[in-house]
Amino acid sequence: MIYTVTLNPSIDYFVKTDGLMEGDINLVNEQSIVAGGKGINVSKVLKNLGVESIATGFVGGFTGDFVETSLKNAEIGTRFIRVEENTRINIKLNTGKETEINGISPSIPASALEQLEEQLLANLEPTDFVVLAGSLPSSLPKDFYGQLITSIREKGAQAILDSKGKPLQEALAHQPFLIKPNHHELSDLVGAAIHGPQEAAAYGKQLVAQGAQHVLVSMAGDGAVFVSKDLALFANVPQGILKNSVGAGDSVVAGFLAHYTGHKNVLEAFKYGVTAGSASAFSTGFCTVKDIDRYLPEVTVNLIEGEQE
Ligand SMILES: Nc1ncnc2c1ncn2[C@@H]1O[C@H](COP(=O)(O)OP(=O)(O)OP(=O)(O)O)[C@@H](O)[C@H]1O
Ligand SMILES: O=P(O)(O)OC[C@@]1(O)O[C@H](CO)[C@@H](O)[C@@H]1O
Repeated sequence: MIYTVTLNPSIDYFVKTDGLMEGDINLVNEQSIVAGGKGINVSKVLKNLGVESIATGFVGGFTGDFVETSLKNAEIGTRFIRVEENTRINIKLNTGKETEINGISPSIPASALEQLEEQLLANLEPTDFVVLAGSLPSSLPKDFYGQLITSIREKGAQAILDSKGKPLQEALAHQPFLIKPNHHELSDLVGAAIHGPQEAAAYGKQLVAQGAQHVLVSMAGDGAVFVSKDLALFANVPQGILKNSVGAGDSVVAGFLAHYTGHKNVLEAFKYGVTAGSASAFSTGFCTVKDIDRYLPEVTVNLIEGEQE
């Protein structure tokens, strides 16, 4: 089974306006309200790709009810832990440029943390994958992902982490199976600007040396790099019109995992993941198998270094 853990879910309020006039009334042309948060998005894309998962994390208040209900309506398994305060609301404003205003996370009591760990670990099998994705609510310790990864690995299961900053840095030594920073997040982590795939591969290797088993660096429209101990790969992205990049990174993770769990081939999973990311970026919602199949022939994976695993 695949479990997705979203410690800090959201309602994503997508709005499209002609522009933004500060200090004035702005009218919305298009809007949609969806359950969001990185792990939740991974579950949604997995569902589109015909792969079952169980979404867990913390939800609270009427906004949390919405998140849970909309996943249930989409026939995605849920095992959320309830907290008192409201799940946040994140505004995704499209004025031609994409602007995000992410809300305040609820505080998570220690009892809820324990419940989450107990419930996740109790059912975990060695063949399972756990996707830990998104920010940590501010009341959680920065090494919480690291602790969870160790517990997941003790059960023989694998953890995939998509986060940034300190929570990501702290987690590396706990040997996640895969991390997926974008090039800005990688740059923040290593404290250096990244110009192109060769540099992304070199800095990705530093994260492998620190403990990550595989590192997938997404670079938006400039392609992506995949690094493991003896391997560095580059994939281009297909051509298309960018409609909405929110959740494109989550689609990379879901595409990788959907393919990897079926075929156990990292090169092909990398290619499928990157294509899934672009297919979502070129859609208003998330990619489907049909979308991915359409763009897959445009994506080529080349060796930067090493031999294929
Ligand atoms: N302009 C683009 N053209 C083609 N593909 C794109 C473009 N922008 C994003 N993508 C696809 O989306 C993936 C993720 O994008 P990015 O590197 O920006 O990651 P991210 O910051 O995690 O994404 P997100 O916007 O979801 O937070 C890329 O690997 C690529 O597949
Ligand atoms: O604040 P975080 O947890 O880092 O990111 C949250 C978020 O921006 O990520 C998703 C897109 O990847 C959205 O659904 C959600 O609003």
